[in-house]
Amino acid sequence: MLYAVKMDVAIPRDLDPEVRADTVAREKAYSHELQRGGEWAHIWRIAGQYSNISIFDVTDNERLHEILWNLPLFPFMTMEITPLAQHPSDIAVQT
Ligand SMILES: O=C(O)CC1=CCC(=O)O1
Repeated sequence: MLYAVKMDVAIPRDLDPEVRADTVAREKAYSHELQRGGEWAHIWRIAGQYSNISIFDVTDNERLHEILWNLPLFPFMTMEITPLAQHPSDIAVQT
C-alpha cells in the first residue's frame, strides 16, 4: 500500500544543541535504513519549509504507524497522511 506523508518539523529552539544534533542524525540513519529496504520510497524537501513529503510503500496501516511512531523526530512533528490509489489515467498501469 502506498501513502503520501507530509511531515512538518518543529524542534523547540531551546532544545539542547547536542540532543538536537543526535536526534537529527538518528532520524537520517533511520530514514536511510528504510529507504534501502524499499519501504521509504521517496523523500522530497518542501521548498522553503522544514517539511518533507515522503512516499511509503508498506504492507498495511499498522506497518506505516510503526515506522512513523519510531521516527526519532516524531515528538517534534505533525503529519498529514494520504493513502494513495492508482489513477485510471496513469499510462504506466493502463492495459
Ligand atoms: O528533515 C526532515 O524533513 C525530517 C526528516 C525525515 C527523514 C530525515 O532524514 O529527516
